[in-house]
Amino acid sequence: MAEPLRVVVTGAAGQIAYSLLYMVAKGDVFGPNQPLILHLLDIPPMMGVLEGVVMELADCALPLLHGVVPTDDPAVAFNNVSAAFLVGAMPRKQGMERKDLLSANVKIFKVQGEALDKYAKKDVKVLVVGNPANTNALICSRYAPSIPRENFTAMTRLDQNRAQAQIAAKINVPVRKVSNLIIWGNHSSTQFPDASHAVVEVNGSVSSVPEVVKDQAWLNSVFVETVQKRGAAVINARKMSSAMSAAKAASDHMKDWFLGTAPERFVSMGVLSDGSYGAPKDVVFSFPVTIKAGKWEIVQGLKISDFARQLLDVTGKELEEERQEAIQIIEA
Ligand SMILES: NC(=O)C1=CN([C@@H]2O[C@H](COP(=O)(O)OP(=O)(O)OC[C@H]3O[C@@H](n4cnc5c(N)ncnc54)[C@H](O)[C@@H]3O)[C@@H](O)[C@H]2O)C=CC1
Ligand SMILES: O=C([O-])CC(=O)C(=O)O
Repeated sequence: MAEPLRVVVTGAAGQIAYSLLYMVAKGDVFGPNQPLILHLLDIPPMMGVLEGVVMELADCALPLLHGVVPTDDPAVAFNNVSAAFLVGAMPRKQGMERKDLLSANVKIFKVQGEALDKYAKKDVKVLVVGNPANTNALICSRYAPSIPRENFTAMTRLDQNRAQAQIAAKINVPVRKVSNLIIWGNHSSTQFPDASHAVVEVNGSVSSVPEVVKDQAWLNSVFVETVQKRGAAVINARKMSSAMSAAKAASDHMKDWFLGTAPERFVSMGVLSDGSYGAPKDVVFSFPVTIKAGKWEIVQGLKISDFARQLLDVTGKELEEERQEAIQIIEA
């Protein structure tokens, strides 16, 4: 059997981690033959709760779980890790936008960037979940100069999964039949969920989603807005933000990053922008990517309509504004 892989989950005593830890520890992410040592980071007041999580992980009797390291010390949490789920951060409440969390959360990602730089493996793959995820990932990478910047990503997979579920429901097919939905830009209400390159398998043959949906007005309005506002709809209903679905999306993101995407399929990830599709450079922008041997690559050459161009520009501008605000907060 392989050597155990060290994986850190921050915010380990919180809501998302409560679902995520089980998914990771039972092999959903790194595969059924990869033993794991889980490093669990939270803040000092949460150590009692974290102890309960550690007890439950033990009580799951999971064969792949070779060790658990609960801690409030980033030096211990990030030591020698190959994968990092950065979940720990304040969630938004009803009526807030995700960017309202910048002042509360961005400093966490400076500190954790520095700790990753010092203690993690140099090829660590980092997924930022804590909001505002794109800008937190950008800041984290800036404070970890010894780790390649492409190793820092932000989660828009929950938005992709939401988009996939909306399309599957609209055309009444199982969700697994729908793929290649794209989330462009920021994990915020300016994101652009784009179904124009998506495909659906019907009776063994693959068709374009817009051709099957046959309702461009719906795709440009109700569909886009439903996905953009889904996080807020869950908060309104649950009085707490999405957790089970966020954990599933984090698992999907890291699994594809480690194990690769299927042929002809792409997924969306917030990655450091190289300016593809006219997006601003040096922000973490969600693009469609394919992944092979642990390396993501932005899918090139997709046609961008005038409608899409407008929405891409809006979300890119928001990311530039968030970057500026984040730098001001950190330097204050
Ligand atoms: N990117 C995405 O799609 C999504 C992102 N989120 C975000 O994920 C974050 C976590 O959400 P929940 O688990 O629901 O929140 P939660 O409040 O249940 O848990 C957060 C945990 O992080 C811990 N924490 C705070 N500061 C920390 C630090 N410096 N180091 C380590 N741990 C720290 C807290 O003590 C708490 O246990 C929020 O920012 C939320 O907005 C939530 C859903 C989807
Ligand atoms: O909406 C929120 O604040 C939590 C989140 O990121 C999501 O559910 O997509």
